[in-house]
Amino acid sequence: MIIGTRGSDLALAQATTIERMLAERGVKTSRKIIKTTGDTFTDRPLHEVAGVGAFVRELDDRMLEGDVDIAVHSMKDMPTVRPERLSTSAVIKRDSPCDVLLTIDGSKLEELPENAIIGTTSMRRRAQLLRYRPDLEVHDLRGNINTRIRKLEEGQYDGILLAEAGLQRMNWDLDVQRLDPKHFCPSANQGTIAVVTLAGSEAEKVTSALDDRRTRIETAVERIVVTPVEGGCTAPVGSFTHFINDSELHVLAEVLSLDGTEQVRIDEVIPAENYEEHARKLGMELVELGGKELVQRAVCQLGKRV
Ligand SMILES: NCc1[nH]cc(CCC(=O)O)c1CC(=O)O
Repeated sequence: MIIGTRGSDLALAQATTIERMLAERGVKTSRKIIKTTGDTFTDRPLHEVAGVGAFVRELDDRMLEGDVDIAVHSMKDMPTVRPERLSTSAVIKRDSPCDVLLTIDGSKLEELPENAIIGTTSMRRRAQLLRYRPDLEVHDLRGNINTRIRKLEEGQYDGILLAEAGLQRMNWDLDVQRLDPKHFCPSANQGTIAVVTLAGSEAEKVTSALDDRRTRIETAVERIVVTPVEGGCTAPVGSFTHFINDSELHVLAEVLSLDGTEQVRIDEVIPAENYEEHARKLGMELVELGGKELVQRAVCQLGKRV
C-alpha cells in the first residue's frame, strides 16, 4: 500500500512511525511524498497563505484520486469537516500534548528578562504567553521546526515556543521547559498522529488496528468543545482533554483575546459515557460565556494586521 506524506522532516518522521507499526503487523508499504500549499510559501504567516487545512487538503485530493492509500497527518492540522469518502481510520496513542519553551541560554519562562523576545506565529501561544508574562515581546516566527530552531540559534529571539511532540518525533533531545497545560492549554489534538484512508477500503481495515480508543475519545471531545466558537486554526483557542481514570475525562478549553488580557474558560470533569453529549454542552457553555465574540474580534484584528 502507498503511504502519502508531506516532505518535511516532521511529516517524514510521522510517516516512518506508521510504516513501522504496519510493518510489525506484516503490512508492506511504500512512500509517496506530496508537496502542499502550506509547504510552498514558508516565508509568510500560515494564516495568509492557505487558511485552514492547507497541509491536509492536497493529500486528501490525491487520496480521492486514488494516488495514495494511506495518509499520515498531524491531527491538529486537520480541519474538523472532512471529505465524506475519507475515514480517519486510526488515531494513534498521543505523544506529549504540551507546548515547550526553548531558550538560547536555557532560561525558564520565569527567569527571562523583561521585554525578552519570544518567537511564535501561533495566536494561541502568543495570547497565552502574554497572559503569563505581559512584559514579553512576541515576534512572528514561521517555518517548520528545523527553520524555527535555526532562527533561534541565529540570535533573532531569546526563546521560541514549540509543540513537544514535534521534538520527540524528530528525536531531538533539547533542554526545553515543558509548559503546564493549565496556563498553556494546547491546540485541539496537539501531539496526535491521525491515519486517513478511503472509507470502506482494505487500507481502512488494516490501519484501524493502530487506533487508540482513549486518544480517539480525548481528541473527539477537544474538537466538539471548541467547534461552536471555532474561527479556524488561527484563532487564540486552546482545547485539551484527557482521561483522569477509566470513566472520567478532564476538559480544559479556552478562548483568549490576542493580547491575553481577556479569556473565557471551561475547566470541568465529564463522564466518558456519552462524552459527545457532554462535550457539546460544554461547547455551548463556551459560547454563552462570550467565547464566540472573542474569536470574532481576534479574527477581525488579524485581518487588519495582514
Ligand atoms: N502547526 C504545525 C504543527 N503541526 C503539528 C506540530 C507538532 C506535532 C503535533 O502537535 O502533533 C506542529 C509544530 C508545532 O506546533 O510546533
